[in-house]
Amino acid sequence: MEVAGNQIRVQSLAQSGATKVQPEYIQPPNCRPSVLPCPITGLLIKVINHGVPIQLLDDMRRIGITFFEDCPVTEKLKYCCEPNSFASEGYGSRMLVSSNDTVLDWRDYFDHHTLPLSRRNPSRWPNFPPNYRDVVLEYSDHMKALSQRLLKLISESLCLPSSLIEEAVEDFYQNITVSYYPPCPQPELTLGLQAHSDIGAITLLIQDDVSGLQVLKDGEWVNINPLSEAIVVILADQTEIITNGKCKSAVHRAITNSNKARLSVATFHDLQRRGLYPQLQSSSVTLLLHDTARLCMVIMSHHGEAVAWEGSAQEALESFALQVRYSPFGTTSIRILWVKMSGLDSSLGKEAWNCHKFVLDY
Ligand SMILES: O=C(O)CCC(=O)C(=O)O
Ligand SMILES: [Fe+2]
Repeated sequence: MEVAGNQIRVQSLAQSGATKVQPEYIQPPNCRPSVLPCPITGLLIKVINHGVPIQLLDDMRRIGITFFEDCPVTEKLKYCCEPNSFASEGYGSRMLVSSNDTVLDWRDYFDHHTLPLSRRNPSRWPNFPPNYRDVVLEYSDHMKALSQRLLKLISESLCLPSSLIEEAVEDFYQNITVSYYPPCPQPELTLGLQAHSDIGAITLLIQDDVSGLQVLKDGEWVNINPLSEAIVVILADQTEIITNGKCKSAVHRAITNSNKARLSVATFHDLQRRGLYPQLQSSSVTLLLHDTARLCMVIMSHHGEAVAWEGSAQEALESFALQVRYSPFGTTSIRILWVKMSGLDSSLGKEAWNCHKFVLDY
């Protein structure tokens, strides 16, 4: 069995022949695939005339599947990500699962840090198959160019200067995550990836020919069926913030099936992170927001305490609860969350809040 530290890879569980999933993969009843969700609508678009060579999309899928399915276990484990560090690069299974979550995703992944160049170190990526690293490098460049074009179009469609979002985002942080969802003996009890919105500005996703991605639209989980030449555009939390809520981030998830493994490649473009954040530098944040009138500021440590805020303590704590529910934060030290409040009713969750979240740093 593939064991990394004390972590087990989902692929090994799937291959063990078990007819039932282990209890830690069983979702609570209200999160299982058949349950109707609460209504929130975010933005997810499929683009086909994107200008990225179809051959490159195919190559990216091919190297991903080859790594997961044909690379010897011992080789794969050489690229293990740090089990206790949030979003560390490499081969792992628990990216969206925070340390106090008890339910695990039915997914293995390989996460690559691709931009800015200072984070990029291809020697930490697989070289099986032999063109793996070259394909990731070329893919990274194309995804960056496409995300810049899309952010310009989004700005223009909101009657804003075309460079507004891009400038707000500054230099992209780009991560490419190849997700591998092995067949699951009990797909009705599990999720490949729990419901979430992405934390960055824009995510570009391709998938193989197996369905599994779902987006929340008008209160229903809608399947985003695979189309080999299409790139799925998922607007993420930072774009929601920068556009002051005009573009909502899309809540999405991945379900599993019992027959066929599924592969997707998500390229995340996030706001620049500046390492640890010793002091408040609120001016740089305020610039990104059109309407700062009713902002509440919260600083949180990775253990979840609200360290400081403007606005009431109740608001600060409530906004933290929101963050835990919807964003995949892990273990690095401090993050700063800005929340614009109106009509606060914590019992109803995000949909009742008109609430924008923004992670400046962590
Ligand atoms: O596999 C998918 O279709 C979804 C992946 C995803 O949402 C993510 O990695 O954030
Ligand atoms: Fe996602």
